[in-house]
Amino acid sequence: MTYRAGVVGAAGFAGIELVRLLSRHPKFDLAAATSDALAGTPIAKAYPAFTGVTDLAFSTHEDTDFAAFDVVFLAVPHKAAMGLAPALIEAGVTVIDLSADFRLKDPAVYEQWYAPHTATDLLAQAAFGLPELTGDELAAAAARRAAGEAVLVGCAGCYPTATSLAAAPAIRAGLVDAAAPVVADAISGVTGAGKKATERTHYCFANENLEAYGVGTHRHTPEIEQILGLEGRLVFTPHLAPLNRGLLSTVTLPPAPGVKAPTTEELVEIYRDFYAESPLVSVMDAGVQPRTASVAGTVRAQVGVAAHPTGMIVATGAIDNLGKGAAGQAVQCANIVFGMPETTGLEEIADPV
Ligand SMILES: NC(=O)C1=CN([C@@H]2O[C@H](COP(=O)(O)OP(=O)(O)OC[C@H]3O[C@@H](n4cnc5c(N)ncnc54)[C@H](OP(=O)(O)O)[C@@H]3O)[C@@H](O)[C@H]2O)C=CC1
Ligand SMILES: CC(=O)N[C@@H](CCC(=O)OP(=O)(O)O)C(=O)O
Repeated sequence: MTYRAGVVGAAGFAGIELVRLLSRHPKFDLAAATSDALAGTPIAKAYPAFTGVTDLAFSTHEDTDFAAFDVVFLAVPHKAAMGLAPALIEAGVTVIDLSADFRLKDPAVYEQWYAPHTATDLLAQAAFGLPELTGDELAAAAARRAAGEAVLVGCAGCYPTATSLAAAPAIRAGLVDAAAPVVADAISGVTGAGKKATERTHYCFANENLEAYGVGTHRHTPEIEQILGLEGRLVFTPHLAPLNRGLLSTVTLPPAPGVKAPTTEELVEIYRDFYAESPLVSVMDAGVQPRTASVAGTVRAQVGVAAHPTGMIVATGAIDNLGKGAAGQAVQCANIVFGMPETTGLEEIADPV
């Protein structure tokens, strides 16, 4: 059995990565890909990598009838997704949203960081899509879908994914001070900013440059705090790096008072136990650090952890912002919701050199 799948916003960076993954997925049959700007244009004309792969052309999102679809992936900007999701759910179509619109559980927090939420009923029933950390929510959504309900998944953002995968095992093991700040310094490739170039992401400004941005104000702060239970204690600083794909987050975690400090080897063992059932997350050996190049083009994540001489725990997560940080994670969530092994169609390994 195959499932009819569509992508809205398919000409954007996350959307076209979804097209790439769905084009060779054994169970999702890509039947529509929308781009208002490129409607009528064959995907292979706009993105020559698809020459010989698909004859599908982009359609406008308004003229595409998704009523007979099993699943639609929304790869549109935040605020647009919450306008599109209700009609799809109403039509019985499961929605996997890549935007921030269905991530923050509290609509007041969404309003503080984005805008007033216009689909709070759906927000209340959305599953948070970060399978390694919210497996229960996705399993519940899978059960509801199997019973005939259309379900909604709000996939985690790129910085929150890398940061949370790095920090969660130490926090959930009770190794981190529950009253002190946690510092996350993260670096993203330029595709993280989407297809439309701005002054910050224009080649001439971004190339040969490293720069922090959104210091103390970045909208992923409440999302990471929600996942990790940090309530106002996260010092999150994102940086832009001259990479196409890749995101690295280094998290410095203060030790819990009164708890014997684990060695790096002990931390690695704790992390390996934590991710024992997570085929897409690899915990590096002691002394080995995650590399963005080693996960580029894949849905894999690498996590490293070390005991610092100060007593701090330093944990690092590397992902491809378009892979585990966006489209790949969305397909992973869809696999789970449709009752398939989570790695279905996602077994790619990175270019080794
Ligand atoms: N880039 C990344 O690394 C990550 C992105 N995301 C999220 O994925 C989503 C897409 O991001 P990204 O691909 O980077 O963005 P892009 O700007 O590259 O692409 C967005 C696409 O959505 C289409 N679009 C814009 N507004 C609407 C609308 N109102 N209705 C329908 N389609 C619309 C666009 O135009 P058109 O239809 O004309 O082609 C465009 O092709 C965002 O919510 C982003 O936050 C999440 C994690 C990481
Ligand atoms: C490099 C860069 O600009 N990155 C984007 C985040 C990436 C993204 O699309 O955000 P979501 O994960 O919330 O969807 C930013 O800082 O706003």
